[in-house]
Amino acid sequence: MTSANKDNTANHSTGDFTDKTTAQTEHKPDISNNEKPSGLLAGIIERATKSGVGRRKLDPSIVESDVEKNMQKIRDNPTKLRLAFLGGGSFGTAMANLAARNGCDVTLWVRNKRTVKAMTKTQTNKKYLPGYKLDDRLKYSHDLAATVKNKDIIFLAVPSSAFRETLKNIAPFITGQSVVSLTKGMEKDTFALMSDIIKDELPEVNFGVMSGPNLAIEIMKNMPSATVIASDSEPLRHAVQAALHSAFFRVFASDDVKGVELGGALKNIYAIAMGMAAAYDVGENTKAMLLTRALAEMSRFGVETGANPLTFLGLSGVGDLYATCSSELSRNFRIGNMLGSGMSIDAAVKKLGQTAEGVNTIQQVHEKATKEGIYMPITHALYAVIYEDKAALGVALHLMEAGFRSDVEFVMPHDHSNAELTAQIQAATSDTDDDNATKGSGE
Ligand SMILES: NC(=O)C1=CN([C@@H]2O[C@H](COP(=O)(O)OP(=O)(O)OC[C@H]3O[C@@H](n4cnc5c(N)ncnc54)[C@H](OP(=O)(O)O)[C@@H]3O)[C@@H](O)[C@H]2O)C=CC1
Ligand SMILES: O=C(CO)COP(=O)(O)O
Repeated sequence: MTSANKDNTANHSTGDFTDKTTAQTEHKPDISNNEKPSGLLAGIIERATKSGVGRRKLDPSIVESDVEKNMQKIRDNPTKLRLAFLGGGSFGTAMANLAARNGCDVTLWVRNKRTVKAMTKTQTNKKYLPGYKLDDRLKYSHDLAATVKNKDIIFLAVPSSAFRETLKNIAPFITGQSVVSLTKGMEKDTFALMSDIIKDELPEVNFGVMSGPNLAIEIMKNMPSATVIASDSEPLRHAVQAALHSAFFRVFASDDVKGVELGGALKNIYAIAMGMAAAYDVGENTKAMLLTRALAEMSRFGVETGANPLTFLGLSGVGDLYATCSSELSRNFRIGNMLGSGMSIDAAVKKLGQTAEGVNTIQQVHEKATKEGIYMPITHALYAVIYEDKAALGVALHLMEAGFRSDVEFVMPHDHSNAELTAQIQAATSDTDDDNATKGSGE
């Protein structure tokens, strides 16, 4: 990271959003002549000043003054935020379009040269967002180096399978830029989240992750939506809020990077389960049970892997879980629906022709949970149906038979001494014809 900043303002000319607020104790802001900020700015300042409470002590007047200066720079140009979005699929395009519409200087990098030409000419993304006109200030490029050089923030919206490779490719051109992941998945075989990969490949970089209920098509339709930017860097959080926040799109902040990222990755598993359940035409009670037990699984997994369980109550947890579990716009939901209609996983993935991160995430989480003994019955059941060719109905019935559990484990922890009683009841009540099903562990 560059250390050219002389004050603790996010420095747009160098792209340095490193948090320097704690190091600048001598700073004496003059806010006497400032007008009281209103609207978007007031919200940003409010969050900035509140975010220090109970953790790191910040001087609200310093934050207020610096955020004001920072926002003024953005409003006044010529130092408006310079942003790169990498990945020309539906989400990279939708987010780049939002930022361009907000007046940021935005370049969208797309790997296919012909697609770049076509997008420049038509100002549409014909393959992934057909029919939606993009902002005419949005620029497109096939040149990765030129796209990321001299930018303030680089947003990555490539599939998780391409995330590490993309970071390796931009590494030689990183000077002071910050990096934000928009990708919702896990790396195959390593179980790395995108923030882990950023730390591996670009250890010096200032980074964040953004996740929330953000179906790209709804965003293109200007349907009100909200998301979460999670980062340890306060200036980066504010810069992302300033870049993307609009009347249609609210950007909330968090410093639980792992929790926000896990919410976005794990919900894809349950969107597949819900798509499958929808194919079986289940009732609303069943959907509610599935959704709520999915949330229990997500937060249990989160706690075991270092996230704050309360984060799963926010937009990146229950918010995104709800959106993707209830909409056919979700590609993961559609994969589940095709599976439920009798299609094989390979055929469903081929037919979709777009990214569905859950297909890989199920395998990663199944493996990790099995290895670490984390109770994830829905994930294991889904794995059994998709990858071990078990009958979905049999698996679902056995899920219903799985032991006596507490509702919210953070309120009343699960009582493991129930195991024996559970086993006896299961033995007495279960159908003996279970050859073709997998039993969810009662514990
Ligand atoms: N769509 C959505 O509503 C949302 C998606 N996300 C997340 O964003 C990420 C991207 O998804 P999304 O935009 O929907 O995906 P899409 O399937 O719409 O598009 C994928 C894009 O990535 C490109 N790509 C694939 N492989 C590579 C590679 N090796 N190097 C560079 N580019 C590559 C594709 O290029 P090509 O066309 O040439 O194959 C295409 O432009 C996912 O993790 C997803 O979970 C997050 C929130 C919402
Ligand atoms: O993450 C998403 C919405 O928040 C998009 O979900 P899908 O990847 O299932 O389409």
